[in-house]
Amino acid sequence: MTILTQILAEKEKEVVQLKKNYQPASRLKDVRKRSLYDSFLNAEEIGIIAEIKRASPSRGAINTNVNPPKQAAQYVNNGAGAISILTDQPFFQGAMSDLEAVRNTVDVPLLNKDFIIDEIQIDRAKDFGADVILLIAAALPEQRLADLYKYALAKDLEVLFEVHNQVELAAANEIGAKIIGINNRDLRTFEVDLATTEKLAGQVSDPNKLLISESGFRKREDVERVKQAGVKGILVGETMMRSGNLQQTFRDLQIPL
Ligand SMILES: O=C(O)c1ccccc1NCC(=O)[C@H](O)[C@H](O)COP(=O)(O)O
Repeated sequence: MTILTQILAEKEKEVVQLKKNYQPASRLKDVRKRSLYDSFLNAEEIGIIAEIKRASPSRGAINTNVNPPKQAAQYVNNGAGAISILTDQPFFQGAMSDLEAVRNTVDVPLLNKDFIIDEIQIDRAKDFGADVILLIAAALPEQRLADLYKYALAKDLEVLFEVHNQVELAAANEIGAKIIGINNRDLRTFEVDLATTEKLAGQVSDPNKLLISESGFRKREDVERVKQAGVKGILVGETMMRSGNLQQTFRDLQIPL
């Protein structure tokens, strides 16, 4: 059984509990919409989505003592255009309260990074302050992805539609995804290869699609590579979470388009 299958099995259980116990209700003090698409598509430099990621299946503990709102404020002060918050508990040690706390601290678009398989998780993401949700093509059949995509849009949320191969990219196009995340990490093997972005980004010719390259960014040359491939943004987790000098890390990764 792959880790992704294990994560999805846990999500099934979480959804059963949510359906029993969760009462949808907005917790937001500020309901202004923040658009990842609008802020990244025509920016003059590669946009950085900096991630709050305490731990992961592939890397174990990364930074378990992080204070999410403080970390998010530092990200924004150093130039992050958006923040991703991993809210899965069993595998990433995240929490929905992290998302809410970050929402009450910064005003850039927030991505709720989780493994969404059901509408109730989208309701919850919205209630806790997400502007963007993640749909992972590898996680669900195409029709289910299409249903969840539509549901998120109806809730006035944006969707980062994550792909890792050509079949998944075809699904993204079929569904009409405007924001496509190309994950350099194979979620089944954990292998990370920036060539994934180089290969898939070259197949997207529509300038109105916002391409984000995800995972594996360590240094400036990594960003140069995906910039050449045509992406407008990168999603960076571990490098941010382990950085002892965020100002320097952002300086290294920020490059003009
Ligand atoms: O990171 C993992 O080990 C992982 C395992 C299984 C499913 C998802 C996983 N990560 C989620 C992500 O996509 C990354 O957190 C994100 O792209 C940032 O990656 P990195 O900069 O390499 O930490």
